[in-house]
Order: sequence, then structure tokens, then C-alpha cells
Amino acid sequence: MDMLLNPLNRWHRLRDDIPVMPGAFPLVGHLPAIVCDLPRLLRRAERTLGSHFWLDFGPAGHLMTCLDPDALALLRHKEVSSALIEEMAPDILGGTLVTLDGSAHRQARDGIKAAFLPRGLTEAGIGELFEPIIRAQVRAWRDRGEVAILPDTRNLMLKLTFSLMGIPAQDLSEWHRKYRQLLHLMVAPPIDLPGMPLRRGRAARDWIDAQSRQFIRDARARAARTGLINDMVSAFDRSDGALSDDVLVANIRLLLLAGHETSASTMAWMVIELAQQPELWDALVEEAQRVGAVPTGHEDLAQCPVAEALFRETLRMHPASSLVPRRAMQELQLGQRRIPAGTHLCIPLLHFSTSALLHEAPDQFRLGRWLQRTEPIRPVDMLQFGAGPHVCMGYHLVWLELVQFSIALALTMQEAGVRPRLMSGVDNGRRYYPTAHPSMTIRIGFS
Ligand code: HEM
Repeated sequence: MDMLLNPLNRWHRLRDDIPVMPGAFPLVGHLPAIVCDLPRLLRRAERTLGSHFWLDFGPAGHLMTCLDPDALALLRHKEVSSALIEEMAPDILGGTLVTLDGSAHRQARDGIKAAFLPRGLTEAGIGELFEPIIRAQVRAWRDRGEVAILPDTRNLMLKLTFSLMGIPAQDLSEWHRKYRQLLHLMVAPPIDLPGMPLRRGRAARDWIDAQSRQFIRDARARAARTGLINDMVSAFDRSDGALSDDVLVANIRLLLLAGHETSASTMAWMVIELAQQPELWDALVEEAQRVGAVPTGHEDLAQCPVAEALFRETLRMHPASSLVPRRAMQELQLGQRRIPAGTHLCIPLLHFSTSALLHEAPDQFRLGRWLQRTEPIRPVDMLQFGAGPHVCMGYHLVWLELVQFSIALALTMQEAGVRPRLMSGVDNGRRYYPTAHPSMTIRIGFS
């Protein structure tokens, strides 16, 4: 099938001397192709227009997309702002640190980042907290014999995220409901009427924010609550005090959102790759049997190089955050072009993650590129998590939980004498934006 581009829009136009990709539809622009077929869209644009071109993101307007590796430097550039993210998703990301710049960003991030570093995670006992939840989920898969992998990994990630936050078990179903309504804000049409997704999504956001305020009060009153919120509140209160609780509340909402779909998508792709490549599964099982138990601390992760390589190579091939938006605050040089101040920019992480300029044989899934390396991981090796001041705060957490998951899966299925098998095709139904993920309908059997 050809790409979802408008056949009636064939004109070659320029904006600021940079070509606009033809094929945009009225209102939604190139969004259908961005969502369903981003790699092919980028390849076609590069072939026909070169390394710099405009893509039309419908309601969010035109973003100048750059495939020159210089674009990665934008993530660290002082004259490039993240405020555009708030304009693209005001209801859901407004006030969160991913939208802030400079000292406001630094202050908010410094207030909470310690809890997400290996030491903070170890002190809060996060590995021990996750292990039984992951074990129970993979045992349930073994008993069911077949699962729709993405809905199931989303479910597992939600359980892990809620336990991280210390949400009491009796409140989980209400949180699930509100969380689903909150997610609808990502795609809600701008119609603020009773019963419409926008109205319900905003109400869910206000409910979640009110619960977070209560958590913060409980944490300060030293009520018996576990999870990262306690640690975040005390670190926040120790920081220089200029920040209001609104910052903390908005960022608790960000943490609920940022880690869920991205990690669930990566987890689902890991299982799909294991099901497609028997030798990969065998290598993982061998490692799991050698370590004999699910690791719980960061210091144990070095014992699991195969699981770590699986996590890194899966993310390289299937980066969950495909595009990062920014705004140029001043005129910039980008590759061979001058970019005017005020330009909206798109940094296509997906393109660089699978680019021959950065990786040998980029289309091949090779654990060896991680297992045989002798030098430490460089920023470009983890560009799927962004870079610079906004680099993902959940990196150490997701590394821990995905290695735990791989080892738990291998141990559980091996004990039962079964392995993952792909029960349906993987090519149809993939999505690339706002979060990239495999098709919702892919089924994995364990037999
Ligand atoms: C595979 C999983 C994940 C991927 C691929 C991923 C990717 C990213 C990327 C690309 C950014 C940078 C956005 C930008 O520069 O505009 C980011 C930021 C962020 N991520 Fe993640 N993420 C993942 C998991 C998580 C988890 C588990 C959490 C926490 C629970 C988390 C929390 C955050 C936060 C708080 C930020 C904003 C940091 C800042 O603006 O300073 N992420 N993530």
C-alpha cells in the first residue's frame, strides 16, 4: 500500500527557503503518514527533498525536520527551547519539567532527580518491589498460553508505575479508570462539552492532581506510605524552597505518563524479538539459568549482559520516542542551513537510532554490538532517551525493570518447558507517534 499522503497536494513549496513535504491533508497535514508510516515518510522526504524539510503536524503546525546528525546537538543547545511541547499538549504536559527551560527546568529537575538515580532506586527498594509483580504477570502468561502482547505489557507497566508511586491496592481500579481518561487528552478534539473526551480528560487530570496533593501531604505528615513520592517530597523540600507544590504535582503526573507507554512498547518489542529469533531466546535462557534469580539491585545488572543488550538493541531498532519537538530562540546554523529564530523544530530520534551514519548494519538486530563493546555507553548509544538537560529521568529505572522482566520471563517459561512464539504478523498496525509501538493485535503464544 502507498503511504497515507494526499494525492491532490503535489506542489513543491518553500518556507524560509526550506522545502515543504508535499502530500499534506487539510487539518491533519502529514499526521496520518507520521503516525502509521514515519520511517518511509522520512526516507521519501530525504530522497526527494534532502536533509531539511517541513512536515505538517496538523493542529500543531509545521515543524522543520532535520536528518543531518547536527540536529542531535539541538538537544543541548542553549538557544533551543522546550516550551513548544507545552503548546502541543497543554492539558496533559502543562507545567511539567519536560516543557521548561534554563534555571526553572534545572530547579524542578534537581528537586526530584535523586530518587531516579541508581542509589535512590536502591534505597527505596524498587527492585524488590517490582520483582513479585513481574513474576506474577509472567506466570499468568504461562498459564494462559497466549497473550495479546501490547495490552498485557501496558497493564504490567501500569501496575509497576502505580506501585512505584505507592498507590494503595484498593484504589487501583479508580486510578486505572482516571488514567485511561487522562490519556484521551492526547487525541481529544478541541470541543469542551460535557461527556466529550476533553472535558472528561481534564476532570481526570484534576482528580489525579488532587490525589497527588494528598500524597504529598501524607508524605510530609510521615503517614505510612512507601514508594518514590516520599523520597521525591523530602528531596524537593530540601531543595532551595523557591518551588511551589504545583511543580511537584505536575511532575508526579508527568512521571505517571512518561514511563508507561514508552516502557510497555519496549517490553512488547522485546518479547516479539525473542519470539522471532530462537537463538536470542536460547542465549537469554542460558543467562537466566546462570544467574538463577531475578536481579533486584543495580549492582546485579552487570551479571545480565545478554538481557541488557536485548534492552538496548530493542530500543535501538524500535525507539519508543520517535520525535522530539523544540523551538529555535535565535537564528541557528543547522548542517548547511541557517534556521531563523522562532522556527519550530522536529528532532527525529527514530531516524538517528537506525541511521547508517551512526551504526554499522543498522537494520540488523545484533546483540553483539553491545556484548562485544569495550568502551562505556556514550550519549549517542542511548539517544532513544534524548540527550542534554532533558535526558530521560527514567533511564535507570527502565533499564532495571526491563532486565528484571527478561530474566523473569526466561526463568518462568524455561521451568515450564515452553518458549515464546509469534502467532501473527508484525508489519501491520505499527504506530510511530505520539509514542511508537507495535500493533495492539500481535499475539504471542507460550508453548
Ligand atoms: C523505554 C522507555 C523510555 C523512553 C524511550 C523514554 C524517552 C524519553 C525521552 C526521549 C525524553 C526526552 C524528551 C525531550 O528531550 O523533550 C524523556 C524525558 C523524560 N522521561 Fe523518559 N523515557 C522512557 C521511560 C521513562 C520512565 C520509566 C520514566 C519515569 C517513570 C521517564 C521519565 C521521564 C521524565 C521525567 C522526562 C523529562 C525529563 C526532563 O525534561 O528533564 N521516562 N524520556
